[in-house]
Amino acid sequence: MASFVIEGGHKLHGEIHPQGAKNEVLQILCATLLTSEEVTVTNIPDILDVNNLIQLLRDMGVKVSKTGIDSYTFKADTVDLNYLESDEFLKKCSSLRGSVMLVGPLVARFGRALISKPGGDKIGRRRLDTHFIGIQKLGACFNYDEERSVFSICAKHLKGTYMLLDEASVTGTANIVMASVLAKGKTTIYNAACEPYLQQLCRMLNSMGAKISGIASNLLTIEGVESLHGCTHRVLPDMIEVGSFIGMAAMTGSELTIKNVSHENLGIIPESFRRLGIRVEQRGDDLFIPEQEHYQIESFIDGSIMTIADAPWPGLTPDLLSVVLVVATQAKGSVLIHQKMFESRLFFVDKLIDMGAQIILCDPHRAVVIGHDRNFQLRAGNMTSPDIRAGIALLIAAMSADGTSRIHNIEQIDRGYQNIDQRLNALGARITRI
Ligand SMILES: CC(=O)N[C@H]1[C@@H](OP(=O)(O)OP(=O)(O)OC[C@H]2O[C@@H](n3ccc(=O)[nH]c3=O)[C@H](O)[C@@H]2O)O[C@H](CO)[C@@H](O)[C@@H]1O
Ligand SMILES: C=C(OP(=O)(O)O)C(=O)O
Repeated sequence: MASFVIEGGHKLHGEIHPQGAKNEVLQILCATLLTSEEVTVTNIPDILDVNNLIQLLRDMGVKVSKTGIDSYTFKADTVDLNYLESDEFLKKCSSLRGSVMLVGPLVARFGRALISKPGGDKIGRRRLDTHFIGIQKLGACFNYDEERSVFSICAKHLKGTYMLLDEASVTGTANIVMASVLAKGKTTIYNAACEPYLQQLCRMLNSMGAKISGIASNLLTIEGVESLHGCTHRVLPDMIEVGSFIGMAAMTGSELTIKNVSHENLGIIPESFRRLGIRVEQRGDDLFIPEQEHYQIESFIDGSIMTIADAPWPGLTPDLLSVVLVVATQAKGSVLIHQKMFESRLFFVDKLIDMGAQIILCDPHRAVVIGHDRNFQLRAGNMTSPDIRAGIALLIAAMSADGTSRIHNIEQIDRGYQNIDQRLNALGARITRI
């Protein structure tokens, strides 16, 4: 387990470029299985989760070439379906949430898929019902081997149908879309998730010859086609990284320009930070965060205490609530952070409380933060990163703290943030990897 040693209290200054979006690229990589032709993908981040999924595709027989610093080609003309049975494949899937999206393309193209219970962050129950009910509705049969924690799915033919999803699951919608593009006839998915990740997936599939309409809405219609061809796809900037940098700039009192953010795809993210009183200026497609000694949390129009809550897109993504929470610890005023979508994503606040933050954890979903308005600097801490976004929130806290902190288990941060120590050190941070 690697660690970061962070000397707190240094301001950042300069420009930072967000990496490609982790959660988009995981979908895009799985979609390369839908054609035997070559697919080129650019702006792929060099992060653990993505590299692990690329390796998994290689192990399955996909021909993968790295053609540039962030670009790859994939050719899935031969796929070793027997490899899916191996303990090695199942073990690798179980440590990677994104691997669950191999099911849709495998069933659509080869009529068969095997997958172990996928990994990812331990942030509460993460059920897969939406995925499997959807794929079953398309005509696949489905078995769960409880002893091995393995799902097996098979289908001679998939047939389009109407379905109303029980929840707008991001990876669930991606899986069902990828299964239905090659199904016979028309599939209609209502209550579909519509994050930019999914919009990008649908655009990519259309450029491969799929017929998907309703992109960016929660009602997708997919006319099945016989086969798909190759394409070139560019991944969007990572909106969660953009939000993390906004929070980091505010909390450390730094002036920062976040370059080429694809503003139109950030949704409500900039506005959510503005509600904490943080100035976020749009300059072309960049975001400029001026140095701010103080930022004051807004109240609602009726004067009641601000609540910031997550919701499926176009609501605020749950992946940024940990960052919003940590930034609020130095704001002026109070805010209720309501994590509605996950059950165990707020427990990391204990570590912030140890550092001197004023937080009341009301229950597993709600925390009230009473900001210090910089009258008290957080104390350095010694902590372990429980999940990717708590990890970045703790890093932000440590960068603003008085003294030297340690964060262990930084593999959780590396899962989703490319060379984060080097990129932040180039802006003035003091982070050492040990
Ligand atoms: C690899 C990947 O892309 N992971 C993302 C994906 O995970 P993933 O696709 O696994 O998450 P889901 O969208 O399926 O569900 C996330 C959580 O929200 C709950 N839920 C979901 C939809 C809904 O309408 N109501 C509701 O309460 C679910 O029960 C679950 O607890 O989407 C999550 C939600 O944005 C993000 O946190 C993850 O970073
Ligand atoms: C929860 C996340 O990732 P995963 O779904 O891969 O666990 C995340 O990116 O914040």
